[in-house]
Amino acid sequence: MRPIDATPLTRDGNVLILAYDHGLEHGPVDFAGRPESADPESVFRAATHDAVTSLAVQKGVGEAYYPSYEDDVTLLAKLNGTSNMWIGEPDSSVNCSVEYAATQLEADAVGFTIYPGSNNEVEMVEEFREIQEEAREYDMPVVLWSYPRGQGLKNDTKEDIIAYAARLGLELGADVTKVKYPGSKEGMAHAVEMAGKSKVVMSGGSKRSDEAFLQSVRAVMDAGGAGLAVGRNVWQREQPEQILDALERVIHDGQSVDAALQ
Ligand SMILES: O=P(O)(O)OC[C@H]1O[C@](O)(COP(=O)(O)O)[C@@H](O)[C@@H]1O
Repeated sequence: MRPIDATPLTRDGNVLILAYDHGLEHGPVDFAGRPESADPESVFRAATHDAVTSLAVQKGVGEAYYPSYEDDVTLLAKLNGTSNMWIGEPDSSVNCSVEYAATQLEADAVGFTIYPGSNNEVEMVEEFREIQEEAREYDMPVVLWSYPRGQGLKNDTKEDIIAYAARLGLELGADVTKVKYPGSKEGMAHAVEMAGKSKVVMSGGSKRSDEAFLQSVRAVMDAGGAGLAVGRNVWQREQPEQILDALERVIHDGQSVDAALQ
């Protein structure tokens, strides 16, 4: 049996996933503030930064752009995802198989979203079971986007809910579990504790000031988190490499936000 192991996605145990599945999840509106970001080439180039430990994309973007970056970028194939035009109870269609990710995309790892609390939770978790078991056969780490959402839960980020989301990663067999920031270092520490050996990373969220964004990243690291999975807070900025320099200092070099911003 393959033991839990996120190593291919880490640098000295830390994680910085650059997420770029927004063209599917949110649509072109996310690219409006910085039109170059609609071009996947610009984000693949950003992903060659030493701070980035993998780039998460959907199958089509991987097929079209990864062949030129195979030597410089660790690819995390996001296997499911749904457009913002879907108005039903939270759900996510499976767009790529583990086998296709491994053999055709030549991806290094796979990612999958579940929406615990949705009426569709059972189906999503059963789909996750299949991809998690197949990923083990291919020796690929599995990243779980664990986003409680649905019915009475509206994108909930309360501490106990985020701790539960993190725990699901451990229970279901994720190597890395991605959760929203619960609003405090203590809340994150609780989530990290509940996730056991499953590494916990924070989901970046919508674009914020450098200072506010980096403070939350610092809090995650101080809470024992492994790092970050971030999209908009990197590639919506005019100079993605500058914030990646700062993230390298905070996540990989253990620096303070003040030092990272100098
Ligand atoms: O479901 P939400 O909250 O709209 O956000 C989904 C997006 O957030 C991410 O999980 C992280 O990206 P961001 O850092 O831009 O928030 C993406 O992978 C995904 O496309």
